[in-house]
Amino acid sequence: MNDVVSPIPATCDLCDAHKGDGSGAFRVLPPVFRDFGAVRRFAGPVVTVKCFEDNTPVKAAVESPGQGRVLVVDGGGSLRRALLGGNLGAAAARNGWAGVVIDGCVRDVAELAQSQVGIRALASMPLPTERKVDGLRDVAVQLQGVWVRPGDWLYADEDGIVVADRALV
Ligand SMILES: O=C([O-])CC(=O)C(=O)O
Repeated sequence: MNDVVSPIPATCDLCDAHKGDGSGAFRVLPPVFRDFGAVRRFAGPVVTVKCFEDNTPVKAAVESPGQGRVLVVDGGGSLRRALLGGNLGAAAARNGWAGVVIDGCVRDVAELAQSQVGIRALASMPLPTERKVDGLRDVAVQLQGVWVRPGDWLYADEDGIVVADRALV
C-alpha cells in the first residue's frame, strides 16, 4: 500500500475498458445484490469465506483486522438465515473492512444502514444462524455462479460489482 489515496474507479468505466476481455480475469457479478451499508462505493483485495446457514466464519473474519479488504461470503445463496446483522456489520466497520459482499441474507437493516462499511447481500431475513461449524476461509468461491478467489480485487458502486484478478486503475 502506498500512502496516496486513489479514488475508486467506477464499475461502468472498468466495464468499458474490459468489455472485450474474454480471459475470465475480469468478471461482473449478476445484478441481484442489494445495498445495505452506509458506504455506497468500496473496493479492495478479497478475503473469502464459505458457509451455509451458519455464520461462524463471517463472525471470525469481521472481528479480525480488515485492513481495507473486502470480505466475500459464499453463503450458497440461502434466503433462509441471515449471515450478518447489526453487531457484525458494526464490527466490520470498526475493524477496517472496506466491504462485505454476501451471497445470502442480512438482518438488522436499519442498523446496517448506519454502518460505515459497504454491505451487499441478496435480501433481508430476520432469522439468524446457529453457529456450529467453522466453515472455510481463503478458498475459491462462487457467487451466483461467478468465481471469486482470495486476492482478487473487488469494486462495488451504485452500478454493480466487478471482480478482477489484480488491482485495476
Ligand atoms: O450475530 C449474528 O449472527 C448476526 C447478528 O444478529 C448481528 O450481527 O447482530
